[in-house]
Amino acid sequence: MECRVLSVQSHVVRGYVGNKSATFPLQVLGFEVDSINSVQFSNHTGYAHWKGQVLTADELNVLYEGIKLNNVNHYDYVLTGYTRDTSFLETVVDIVQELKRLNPKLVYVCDPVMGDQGSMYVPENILPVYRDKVVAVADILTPNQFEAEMVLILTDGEDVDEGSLLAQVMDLLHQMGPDMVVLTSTDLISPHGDQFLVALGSQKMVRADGTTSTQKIRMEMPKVDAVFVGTGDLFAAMLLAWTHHHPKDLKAACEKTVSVLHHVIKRTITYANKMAGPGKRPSPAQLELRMVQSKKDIEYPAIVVEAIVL
Ligand SMILES: Nc1ncnc2c1ncn2[C@@H]1O[C@H](COP(=O)(O)OP(=O)(O)O)[C@@H](O)[C@H]1O
Ligand SMILES: Cc1ncc(COP(=O)(O)O)c(CN)c1O
Repeated sequence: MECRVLSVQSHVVRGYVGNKSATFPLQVLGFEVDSINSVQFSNHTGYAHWKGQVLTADELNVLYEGIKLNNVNHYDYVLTGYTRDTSFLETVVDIVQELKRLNPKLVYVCDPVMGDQGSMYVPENILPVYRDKVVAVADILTPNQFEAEMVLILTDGEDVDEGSLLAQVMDLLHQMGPDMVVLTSTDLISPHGDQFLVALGSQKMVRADGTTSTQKIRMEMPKVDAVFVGTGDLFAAMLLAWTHHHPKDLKAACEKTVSVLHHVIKRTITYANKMAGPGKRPSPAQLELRMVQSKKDIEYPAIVVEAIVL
């Protein structure tokens, strides 16, 4: 049976973020991907220059209307990422709600892309829309630590840099709606040292007697000393794919997701360093993700990152 994803994310002419980062790996893994480009930019916003257009809420409605008129508005998943416009995001919520009415089993995977390391890279007025409207309809949420703190109106990382507190953060996010929460990157220090990046995951489970519990995991990946863009988008797409195959096994889904990320990042940094030359830091263009080259690469990642059940 085909599995169809509606992916509402950015498009870039050059490079790999948003839909350019999510679509191909999902297709390789057998998913049908219908993409709506929330923006069309020359390149991601980490370059010295970027130009392009932003899709308005009205334009989004027109595209959805066309899909609907042809009665092909039936989706198994919705995946959303980079959005700059509040009314656009509100329209996304309306569309998700309508699609959920048509398919009550639809899973909405939301990457609330807002910023990182204490600063926003989209307009600040998008935050209340995520907090008050989007999170409630999301089934899977993939914020980084900064985005999770913003949604919960926590002021800064100082109060929550312990694992147990971040576990509470994930529980608070569960209470707002999503059954699965993955903090894709945190400020936690790994027991293996500061050369590792720590991510956390939590999944709500319903016991046989109807009561709920959560399973929580920690993932540690070797940290590469470079800034990658599009990795959050690839993460959310791969989490969608691997939770589809392991719906009740957070550990397995996250291990496969993170292994793909690690694999792509290793290939990217190797290439970027070669392009930059000895002793030079690679430019944003050189650090564009090296996308998977064969199906085997992402189905059976050579590197397996193991998650720890907490
Ligand atoms: N510098 C890095 N070194 C190693 N892995 C990284 C690095 N940056 C990102 N990643 C990988 O990408 C994933 C997504 O992280 P990140 O890009 O921080 O998400 P977001 O874009 O949502 O902030 C991480 O879980 C990790 O697997
Ligand atoms: C156009 C665009 N799309 C998406 C992203 C998100 O990238 P990431 O996956 O690293 O969060 C960015 C980052 N600024 C961007 O500029």
